[in-house]
Amino acid sequence: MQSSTELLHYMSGFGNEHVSEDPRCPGALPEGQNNPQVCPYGLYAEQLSGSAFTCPRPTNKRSWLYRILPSVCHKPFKPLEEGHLTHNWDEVEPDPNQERGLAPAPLLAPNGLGRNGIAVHIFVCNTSMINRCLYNSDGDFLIVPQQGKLLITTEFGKMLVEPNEICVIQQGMRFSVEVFGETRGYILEVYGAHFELPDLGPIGANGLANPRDFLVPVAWYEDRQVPGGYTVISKYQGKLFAAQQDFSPFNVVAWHGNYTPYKYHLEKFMVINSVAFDHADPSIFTVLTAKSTRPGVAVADFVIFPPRWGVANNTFRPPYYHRNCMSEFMGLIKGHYEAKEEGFQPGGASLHSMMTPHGPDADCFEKASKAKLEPERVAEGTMAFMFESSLSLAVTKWGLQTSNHLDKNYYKCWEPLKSHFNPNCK
Ligand SMILES: O=C(O)Cc1cc(O)ccc1O
Ligand SMILES: [Fe+2]
Repeated sequence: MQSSTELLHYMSGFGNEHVSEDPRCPGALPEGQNNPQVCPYGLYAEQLSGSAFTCPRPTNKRSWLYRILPSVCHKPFKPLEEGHLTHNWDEVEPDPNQERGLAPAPLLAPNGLGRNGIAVHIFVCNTSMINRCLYNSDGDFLIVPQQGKLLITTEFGKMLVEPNEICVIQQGMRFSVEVFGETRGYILEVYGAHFELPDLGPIGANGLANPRDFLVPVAWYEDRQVPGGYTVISKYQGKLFAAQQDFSPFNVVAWHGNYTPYKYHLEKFMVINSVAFDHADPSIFTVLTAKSTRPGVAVADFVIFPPRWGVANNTFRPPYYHRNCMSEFMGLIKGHYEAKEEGFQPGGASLHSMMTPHGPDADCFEKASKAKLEPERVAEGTMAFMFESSLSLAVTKWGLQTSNHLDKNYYKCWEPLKSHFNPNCK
């Protein structure tokens, strides 16, 4: 088994066409074609399609994998016990209230499993996957570790993903996770769209998450026999299925293509903020977006609230009070969230559903209304994030059953807000 201290290599760039060969087998990539009659080193060629064959070039995604045995060599899939995983969107009565979970957060918010939807999962684990891998037939996983690092072996190679980094494992990619103690995090699952970098509009050609800071693993293979003992798990139509095979699926000696897993360090985000007056909308903090077919409307945005300077004059600097036609699921990787110093804990979560009013707690409002407006560091040492979706989210039965974790007093953080209205004083 690989130790986490081993130095891993990556290739850089978002959505690039990459080529990679395990250095133990130079020349493993066929030259000038994808399907030679016989592949170098006697490998099998296998295409992994991440888009319809006929998608326009900018959205066309596929990779060619050259592997010791093809993925098709497995026994039939059988249903697997799936614990609290569910895609039943109507298990519990809808509830438009502001919801906040204390760590460990129990909120789980799936949406329909058509080709347009999302789910939010919370994971907690302390045991590595041994001779087991998973692939998601339904959609893509954006994984946000909050505690403990993840050493993720994929068909494309290995990635070490630590808190304050994120990774994306796209539809169909097999992966296995090694952990090093108590480990926790969040997963945004998106069906029907892959993540893209947001358009920058008038910002120009650079900024926010820069393409070169996305890292892609390099080819790594093991030729390991596990007679009857390797379990491949597929998440398919919201359920889990397991198939046995006799060998490790991480047998890809070389690959090329633009459909890969990748990771990104949130500290690399080039932050833009208001430098005159007013609070800019949080879309300025979008790291990745999964677009819907409606222009400007995301199935899901991954948004962060990174450390930055706050310099706006004559401005209430924290988030404004608002009601949003989008659903806002928030998590906290470390530190405090600027709009709520208390109650929102690292590893916790909050859900402000479509049109549910929310904003800074009373304490934050009082402080920020009186604060001397000097340049100051905001969110230093912290990292909060938001999964924002144009789709409605529902909490699952499990989320509700574990509601001893739910903060039943969340609404009270706004109760002390009092009227400052005085018709005689402008
Ligand atoms: O609700 C939140 O805390 C997230 C958020 C932050 C912000 O700066 C503006 C709008 C918004 O929804
Ligand atoms: Fe909000």
